[in-house]
Amino acid sequence: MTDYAIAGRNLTMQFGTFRANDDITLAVPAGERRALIGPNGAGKSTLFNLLAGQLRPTSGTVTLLGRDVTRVPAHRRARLGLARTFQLTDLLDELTVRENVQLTLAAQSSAHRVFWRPLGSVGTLAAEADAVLAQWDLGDFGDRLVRELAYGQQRILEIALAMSRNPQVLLLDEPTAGLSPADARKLTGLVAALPRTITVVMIEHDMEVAFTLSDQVSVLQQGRVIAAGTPDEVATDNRVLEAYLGEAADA
Ligand SMILES: Nc1ncnc2c1ncn2[C@@H]1O[C@H](COP(=O)(O)OP(=O)(O)OP(=O)(O)O)[C@@H](O)[C@H]1O
Repeated sequence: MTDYAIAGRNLTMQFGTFRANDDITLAVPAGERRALIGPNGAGKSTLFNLLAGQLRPTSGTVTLLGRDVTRVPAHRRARLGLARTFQLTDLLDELTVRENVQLTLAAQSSAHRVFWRPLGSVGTLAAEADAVLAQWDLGDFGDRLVRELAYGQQRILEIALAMSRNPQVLLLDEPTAGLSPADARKLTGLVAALPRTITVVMIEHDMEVAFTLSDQVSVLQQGRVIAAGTPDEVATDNRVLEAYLGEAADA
């Protein structure tokens, strides 16, 4: 049997009478890169919120590393190995870049702390934070306030923070949205270089980025998965072309 890192099965999310997700099944094997694409309003963010635990499904289940987490809140899923980024950055603007990393590392070590082992000292955390920043090419920006960073650097920092939690599954919500072509290329390269021990699921509007980064693509439309396959298969799938042409015609 395949080991799925994260899987949603028969997920339905009903908001009043509206079904934002309608019986969606999405099972991502360990190590895979999976892109979720689809027209605006297709239900991609809702599906992410169900996988990460920001929403509870009306029906259906979510498993993380083989464990049923449907009723497990987001912060506990994070401790079980799931990290996500948000469409709008989730950084603490008035703190420095290094302080943002230190806080994440401190939260991480307190989550795993055992009572006889003290929390790492501030100096150790600062050194660890600098190592994280160097790894993500942000080594020169440790003392800067987050709000002083360029938007592209903020998006990279967000992924660096998510990765500093040592996740096994990483959910990226539109990682290149709002970036210049140069920043989008840089970020695409960084995501492509993530170790294969990590499973990555991403919502991505830029087809080139989605197809470059993913092994498999799932296409959503009106709350359902209408196609799934390799980038080549999906790019030539008539239902997908119709979904996107339909959106262009409606615009
Ligand atoms: N909390 C909510 N209450 C009511 N309707 C909602 C709620 N959240 C999402 N929806 C609706 O569900 C549908 C799917 O939204 P969702 O944000 O999941 O789509 P999406 O594919 O991520 O779209 P986009 O690409 O524009 O971000 C939309 O019509 C949206 O208005």
